[in-house]
Amino acid sequence: MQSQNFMIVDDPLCLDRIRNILIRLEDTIIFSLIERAQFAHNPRIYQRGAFQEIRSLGFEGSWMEWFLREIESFHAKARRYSSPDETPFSRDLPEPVLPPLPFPNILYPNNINANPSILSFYTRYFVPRLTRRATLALARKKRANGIMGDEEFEDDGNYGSAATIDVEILQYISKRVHYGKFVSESKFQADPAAFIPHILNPNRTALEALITKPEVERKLLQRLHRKACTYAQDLTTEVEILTSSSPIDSPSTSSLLSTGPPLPHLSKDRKLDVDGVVELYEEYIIPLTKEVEVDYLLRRLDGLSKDEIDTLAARKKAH
Ligand SMILES: C=C(O[C@@H]1C=C(C(=O)O)C=C[C@H]1O)C(=O)O
Repeated sequence: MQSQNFMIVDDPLCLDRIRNILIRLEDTIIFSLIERAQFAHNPRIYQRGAFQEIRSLGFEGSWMEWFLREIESFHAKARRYSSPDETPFSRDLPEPVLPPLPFPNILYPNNINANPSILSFYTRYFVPRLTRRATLALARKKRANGIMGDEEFEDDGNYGSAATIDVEILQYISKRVHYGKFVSESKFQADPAAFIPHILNPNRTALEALITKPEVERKLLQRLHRKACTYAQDLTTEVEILTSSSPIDSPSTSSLLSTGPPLPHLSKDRKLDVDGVVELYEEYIIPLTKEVEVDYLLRRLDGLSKDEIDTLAARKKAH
């Protein structure tokens, strides 16, 4: 869980620092998706009311929502959600057992929470795609044992492992999307005059154009594809006897083989739907992050007097 240490960081709104947090979250999210992709879809754990065992505890949601609630409840007691970069999915969480840390006031007060969308998108659209390989492998195994039809595709019984990883992924995607608030505050403070007219006369299109950086997005998607391809490779340590037809046949490699440690053999089999990871960012995470950025900006002047707004508007654009 990549975070800024808001207690010691000198400039929490440094845009390069924020972007580096987002880049490190790419790795965290990809590795967590790889873990989830090892299990079948297990659709039952997303069906509300499907487990009598938790209904009898008075919880009406799904198995996975129960995990989410229980984990967030514990984290709330540990004051996780007093941190400005944490946004819970659950409502009415318990109070922290410790007093809140004296975090600096970095963000403008807001109640922006995109988590209902993240939860719905992840469970309804993304999990079935992410787990497609494991689900089909399970179905093949069940057919080999004479199980046909719906039962082929039901589940592999790893309800606890799947839900635990689901909660981690949801929290990482939530952190990533809500970092849009820090990005927006950073951009606003760098040039308030650019944003103020489109906040006073609300204009989502103009605000989105101001916060959108196409080159940053393009490089992100290229980097993400490279990472997903690399991390998803099933690297094995067996070193096959390299022949002249070897795909890594090069003098430098051959010399390394003769003296260095065994080279990993890059198998063709990948543990992750690489295109699915890129689509997750391009079609969902990035657009939702920008929606959060615009939502934050639209509230940025709430409660300020005309004089305060005029003072902001007069502030010279930061270099
Ligand atoms: C996060 C930023 O704002 C926007 C959103 C981005 C994203 O979600 O990856 C990337 C660039 C911008 O279009 C940024 O400028 O770094």
